Amino acid sequence: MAELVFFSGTMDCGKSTLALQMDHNHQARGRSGLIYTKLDRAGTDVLSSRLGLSTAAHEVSDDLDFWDAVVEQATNGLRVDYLICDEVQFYTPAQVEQLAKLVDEMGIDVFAFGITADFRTQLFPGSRRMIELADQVQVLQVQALCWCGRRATHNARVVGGVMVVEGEQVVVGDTKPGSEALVEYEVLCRRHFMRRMNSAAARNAAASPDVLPFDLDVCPVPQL
Ligand SMILES: Nc1ncnc2c1ncn2[C@@H]1O[C@H](COP(=O)(O)OP(=O)(O)O)[C@@H](O)[C@H]1O
Ligand SMILES: Cc1cn([C@H]2C[C@H](O)[C@@H](COP(=O)(O)O)O2)c(=O)[nH]c1=O
Repeated sequence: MAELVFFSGTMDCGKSTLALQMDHNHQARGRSGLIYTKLDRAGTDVLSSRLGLSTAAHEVSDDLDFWDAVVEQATNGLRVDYLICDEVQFYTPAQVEQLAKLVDEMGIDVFAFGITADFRTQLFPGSRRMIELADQVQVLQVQALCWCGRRATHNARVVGGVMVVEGEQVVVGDTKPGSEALVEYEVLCRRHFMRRMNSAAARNAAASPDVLPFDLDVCPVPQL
């Protein structure tokens, strides 16, 4: 039975890597799939993983209709057994509905990958619809970690070293510390997200004479 599965997790937890692995495993067993992504950090028409692997992919634009796209492939004689859909948080809710329809009406497996919430902890519209419609929502087993060592559950946006909670929902960026980009991201545990304490803020606080000692027990100095 075909399924709509949403693999979710924070940034940098291995979603794109898993997407590539799933495509590889299904292909290896003779299944035929289509790969989609949107706004991958590596550019257009590519699905990339921080592990260094990447593959060609169809870029999803807001006006793409997945149903029409798959029908067109089938009309051209291409068998479609499954779809790999990365960065699904950026898809429109209507596109997520089209994916569900492909599962139900055409028996095509859809494996979708994405973050659920933005830097303000608000669900992306595409992810919300995925959670509402998916047969399964799987949280990735590989855990990204907060600087304190706890499991990271939130994606913080950092501008000039400072965590921000206002701005455009969509700004493509990476979690690599010290990059030249104006906007970067850092995954944090909820406690440190709520305190707006990213690793740079924690380092500054640890160096400040104003910080009470018990705070340092809860927030060890980040070793980054
Ligand atoms: N140099 C490395 N050695 C081993 N694993 C790495 C390395 N760089 C990145 N990774 C792994 O890749 C993961 C990020 O993979 P990626 O698929 O790009 O994440 P996502 O799509 O969820 O943002 C990291 O959590 C880490 O497990
Ligand atoms: C939190 C957050 C993230 N983004 C962007 C940043 C990246 O380009 C992608 C996530 O990619 P990953 O493969 O999961 O690392 O989403 C954004 O636009 N807005 C946000 O709030």
